[in-house]
Order: sequence, then C-alpha cells, then structure tokens
Amino acid sequence: MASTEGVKIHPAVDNGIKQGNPSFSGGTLTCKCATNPVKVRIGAQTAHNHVCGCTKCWKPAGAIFSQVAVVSRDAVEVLENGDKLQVVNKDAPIQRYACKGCGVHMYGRIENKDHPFYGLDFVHTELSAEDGWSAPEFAAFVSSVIESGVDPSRMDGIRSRLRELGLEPYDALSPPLMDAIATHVAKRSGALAA
Ligand SMILES: N[C@@H](CCC(=O)N[C@@H](CS)C(=O)NCC(=O)O)C(=O)O
Ligand SMILES: [Zn+2]
Ligand SMILES: [Zn+2]
Repeated sequence: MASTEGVKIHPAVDNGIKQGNPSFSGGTLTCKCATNPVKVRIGAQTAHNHVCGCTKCWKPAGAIFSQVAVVSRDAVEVLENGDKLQVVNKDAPIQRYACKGCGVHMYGRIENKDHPFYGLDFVHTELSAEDGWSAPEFAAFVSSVIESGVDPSRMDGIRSRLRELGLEPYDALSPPLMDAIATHVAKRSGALAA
C-alpha cells in the first residue's frame, strides 16, 4: 500500500470523520465574506455526503477535494445577502450559486426536470457552524483531481488515504448512485418498466 503520510484530502476529513447525528434537522450555511455574508438556511439533514475530486465543485483553499452533500431543494432558503449570488455556469447540469465576494458556492441546483437528481440541491455543510450533518461516505471523481493539477504519481497515496479514512474511492459516483442514474435513464428510454 502506498504511503499515506501527509496526504491531505479536505479539512473536514483529514483528522478523521465526524459521525452525523440522525436526529439533526438542519442549520445555516454562511459564506466567507467578512462583511455582509450570504446566509442560506438548510432546513433538513443532508444525504449522500461525499468528497468530490471534480474541477467544478467548490473546495476550500488548499484542499484537493470538495465535500458535498444533497438535500431537497424545498429545504434550501436564502436568508441574507442573496443579491451577492451568481450562477457559475448556467449551462452546467448543476447550477452552482457562488458568492461574488468570496467565491464560495452556497448551493447547486438542477433545473432540468429530466435529470436523475432533479429535486436535490448540492451543499457544502462545512459552511455551517452546527454539528450533526451527515458524514461523508465515499470519494467521487477521484481521478479528476489530476485535472486540477495533482501529479498522477500521487494517486496511489491519495486512494490509499481515502480508503484509510473509510471513503472508498470511485472515479465517478458510488455504485448505488450510478445504478440510480442508470435506472432513471432506462425507465425514460423504456428499457425498464417505469
Ligand atoms: N472530470 C470532470 C468531471 C466533472 C463532473 O462530471 N462532475 C460531476 C460531479 S460534481 C457532475 O455531476 N457534474 C455536473 C455539473 O458540474 O454540473 C471535471 O473534473 O471537471
Ligand atoms: Zn461571500
Ligand atoms: Zn464535483
């Protein structure tokens, strides 16, 4: 097994993973602006929390992975300074609302009703001071960290560290989520009964 010494993934997992609290029911995300921060209320526990190595998801300074979870879009409400939000890329399946001041992504929303994950918003629970959010369960889009400039020679150490943390590494999403996407596609095409 490759050495995992000094391999940093994301501050929320680098010192071990904090377990979630099943009775936790939400909190408030705050961007990193010193004045007039954007505040977004999440009125429910999150699901499918994971670390993501893709280039599109927001990462705190120095991290090579993002930490991102989903929650019903009905549970997401902009509380303060929503005028500072702008969509990063209107053409992406996930429309990420970023703060114009600090660059933090406050939530990502899917507007395409045919998308397998329509109805779910993507959020970074590390932006909240509350404890109890669902814990990260796996690592997605791991090979994609190379696209951000990580040297390919580091991948063995990165995958070993993820496994050591209990975050099984995948180069897309986890098998249950990939199966859910394929099932949705098959039902739409008629390959499976709806
Ligand atoms: N290799 C690509 C993968 C990007 C990607 O497919 N990201 C996934 C996980 S967040 C996705 O669902 N993207 C949809 C989107 O960005 O809207 C990259 O790193 O940019
Ligand atoms: Zn901000
Ligand atoms: Zn991502």
